[in-house]
This record gives sequence, structure tokens and C-alpha cells, in this order.
Amino acid sequence: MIKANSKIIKDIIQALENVKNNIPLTHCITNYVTINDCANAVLAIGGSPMMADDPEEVEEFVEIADTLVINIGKMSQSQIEAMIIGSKHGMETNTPVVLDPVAVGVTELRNNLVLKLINESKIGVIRGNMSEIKAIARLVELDEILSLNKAKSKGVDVSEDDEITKANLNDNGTIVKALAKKLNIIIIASGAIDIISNGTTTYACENGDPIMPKITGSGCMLTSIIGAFCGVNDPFIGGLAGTTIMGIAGEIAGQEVKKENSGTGTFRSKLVDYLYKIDEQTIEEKIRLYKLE
Ligand SMILES: Nc1ncnc2c1ncn2[C@@H]1O[C@H](COP(=O)(O)OP(=O)(O)OP(=O)(O)O)[C@@H](O)[C@H]1O
Ligand SMILES: Cc1ncsc1CCO
Ligand SMILES: [Mg+2]
Repeated sequence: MIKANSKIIKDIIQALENVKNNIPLTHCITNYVTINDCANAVLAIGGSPMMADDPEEVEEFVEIADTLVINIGKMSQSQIEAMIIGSKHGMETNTPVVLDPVAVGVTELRNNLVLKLINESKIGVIRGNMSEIKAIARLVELDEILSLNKAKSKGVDVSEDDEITKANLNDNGTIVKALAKKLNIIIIASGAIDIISNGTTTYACENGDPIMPKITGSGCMLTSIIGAFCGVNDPFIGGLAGTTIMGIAGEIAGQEVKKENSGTGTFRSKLVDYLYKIDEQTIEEKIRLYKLE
């Protein structure tokens, strides 16, 4: 376990301070299922969310934004057009682009869109559950995955066979790292244990609570706050900060919900509360982060 006074944890704390001080304008083209949760998560962490998806105005928004989040959870043809225009303009304006490839691997439409975004623009970070990350690894024919059996897809949620556990952590870490290296993109696979890699260095984060996947959008919220972090931080540090801070907030909120015997509705509110309240001392006390080989 990495010690609280180590450089990487100081960097994570500094990343949070940078968000609070600079209030990154976080433009999100995202699904209407969880759009309000994403906007509130970005506000709670200290960013400024802007949610709009008309292709006619997306370039103007990217122009003023510090960062662009693209979430393909519930697309329409016009949203797809906005995502393509937005990510290309992100590349032209050096605006970091963070992609949430919801349910990639399930339909051809999603596969083609994700490949197009990866190939024709500059994506900085991809954050998905392990089913989604493996699906992308298959789409780009990553050697490390070609020999593995494909788990049955389960829509927007991770399939049981793909869940990250202690037993498969090293194998999944190898896939995440190899994909990050091949694409030159920060790859974050979330789950009971989160894996974060830049292709050279790979971390695992054990924070979180099993109640987190029982509300819709904890993944979408995570990607949105990673977007905010990347607006004012290096994308690897931003990805690490967003992932660990979301895990810690979810863990504290989950423990409170259990103690007071309430449920997922209360958890959803408490998660936003703890994203808002998290500070240096809480991060130092609670973070459970370590390096993988
Ligand atoms: N079993 C678990 N135990 C602890 N934390 C978890 C667990 N499952 C997910 N999480 C946490 O929940 C958050 C969302 O991750 P998850 O992998 O569920 O995203 P997702 O499948 O994309 O979600 P969605 O599509 O509903 O937004 C992450 O912060 C992750 O660490
Ligand atoms: C439930 C759901 N359906 C499309 S997007 C979404 C939010 C979680 O990804
Ligand atoms: Mg998701």
C-alpha cells in the first residue's frame, strides 16, 4: 500500500486543490439517464459543468471549455455527430477529451463510434468497466486479449465473468496496461478494484463500496469528475485523482448508509455530499492505492 506521505498521494491532493482553485469548465456530451448526477458530481468536486449536445454549437463550447467528456450511454444520430465534431475540435484546440465507452462491445454502432473517436481524434483518458475495456481491447486486436474467451455482454453493467477481483487483478492489470500502451491513452477500468494505467505504470485502487453499482451512473459520474480533473491536471494524475476520490467518497457514503439502515436513494445523495466534503486529511487517511507490476 502506498504511504500517505508519498509523492503520488501529494499529487492527488494537489490535483483536487487545482480543481477547487481553477473551477474547470467541464463540457459533457452525455446520456440523459444520469446527466443531472454528472453535473452535480462535477459541481461537488469543484468544477463547472456544461451539458449540451447539439452538433451546431459543440465547437463553440469546446472552444471555451477546459475539458470535454464524451459518454456514449444513450446516443442519437445527432449526438453521435456532436461527439465526432467535439472530439476533433478537442484535438485541434488541445482540450483534453475523456471518453466513457458505455456498453461498447454490445452493438456495432457503439463499436464503430468508439473506434472512430480513438482513430480520428486524440482521446486522453478512457474510463469504463472491465467488460467495456476488454471490448475495446478486442476491437483494436490487442494481443493480450485475443486468446481469452469472451464473456456474455450485459448491457451497461459489467458482466459477472469480467468483474475485477483479487484473483484476476494481475491478468486484468496486464490488459489495461497493454491497451494504454498500444493506444497511448490513459486507461481506467473501474470495479470493486479500479485499475489505472498510462502504459508504463499501473495502479490499483481498493476504495469503494459494493453499493456503488446499485445506483445508475456511478460510472458516468466518475468519468465526469475525471474530466474535470483533467481540465487542470496532467491526465494520468487527473485519472488517478478522480478514481481514488470517487472511491473514498463512495466508501464513506456506503458505510453511513449501512449504519443508518437506509438504501440506495440516500446513498446517491450522500455520495455527492462526500464528493463535496472530501479534503486532504480524508484522502490521506482513507486512500488504498498500490502499484501493480
Ligand atoms: N463491487 C464494488 N465495490 C466497490 N466499489 C465498486 C464496486 N463496483 C463498482 N465500484 C465503484 O463504483 C464506481 C463506478 O464503477 P462501475 O465499474 O460500476 O461503473 P459502470 O459500470 O460504468 O457504471 P454506470 O454505467 O452505471 O455508470 C467506481 O468508483 C468503482 O470503483
Ligand atoms: C442505464 C443506462 N442506460 C443507458 S446509459 C445508462 C446509465 C449508466 O451507464
Ligand atoms: Mg458505465
